[in-house]
Amino acid sequence: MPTAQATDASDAASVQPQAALLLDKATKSYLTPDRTITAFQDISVSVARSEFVAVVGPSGCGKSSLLNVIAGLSPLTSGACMVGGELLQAPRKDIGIVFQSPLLFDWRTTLENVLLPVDIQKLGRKKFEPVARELLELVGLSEFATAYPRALSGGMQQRVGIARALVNDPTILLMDEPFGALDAMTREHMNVQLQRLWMETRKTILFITHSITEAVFLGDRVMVMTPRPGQIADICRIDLPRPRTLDMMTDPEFGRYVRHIRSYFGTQGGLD
Ligand SMILES: Nc1ncnc2c1ncn2[C@@H]1O[C@H](COP(=O)(O)OP(=O)(O)OP(=O)(O)O)[C@@H](O)[C@H]1O
Repeated sequence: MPTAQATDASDAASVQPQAALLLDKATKSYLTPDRTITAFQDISVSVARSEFVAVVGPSGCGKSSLLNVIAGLSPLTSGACMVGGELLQAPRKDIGIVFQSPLLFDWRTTLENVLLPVDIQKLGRKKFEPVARELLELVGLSEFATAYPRALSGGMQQRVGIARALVNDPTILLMDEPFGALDAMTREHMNVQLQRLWMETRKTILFITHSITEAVFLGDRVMVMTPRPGQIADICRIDLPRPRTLDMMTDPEFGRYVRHIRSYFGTQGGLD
């Protein structure tokens, strides 16, 4: 049976002092010339090390805003964000980001695209090239190390983006609808591959998606957000064994989780 538990940050902080990520009454508002838009409000949640948390919510409820805050790209209006026990104040090297579009450079090979953060941070290609090659192996692209992005499919390009986000060994991986632009079959395949990659690397992952099925398939927990200003409607623990298989999606237990989460969005959905 699906179990639902809303997590209070102060409790979570005392229970999990080693939390990889902690949001405490986090609120984000944007000041526009004519009004203030509050994207999300009073979000309190603790994410444990190596945990996979999926986030679902209606369009415009502040999911990307939340991810940008955790990436250190945009400050909170009030509340706090702690990463590895430290107050987040700027972008951190131990946080990797994967966006919906992989944003690869056409003139760089697959290997060179994976090495982009290394070049930007001047970490030294010599040391990191073996790491990049290992990651390409992990995402199943070792044969394409010298290929250019135009020779890769959408799913392959997204895997390059994932390898690039992992190249300097971040502890947290933020993923903003990484498979949203892919066809259904490629997306399912990517879900299986991402689960495998996560089980091998044990990164802490925060994964934003519009797909409830994807969230249930991947998440240890699924955080459900209300319409804007986004608040936590529920945090649902997914007690399904791993590795999860695509066949499990037709299991009654899987369906119960999906229905439970969908119940927050009414008959019209609000999610795709
Ligand atoms: N830079 C900004 N300036 C002003 N308003 C913004 C800005 N960024 C986002 N917003 C507003 O904040 C709200 C939340 O946007 P956000 O992109 O975080 O939602 P989302 O849940 O990721 O949406 P979607 O699922 O459609 O991608 C929206 O109303 C959006 O218009």
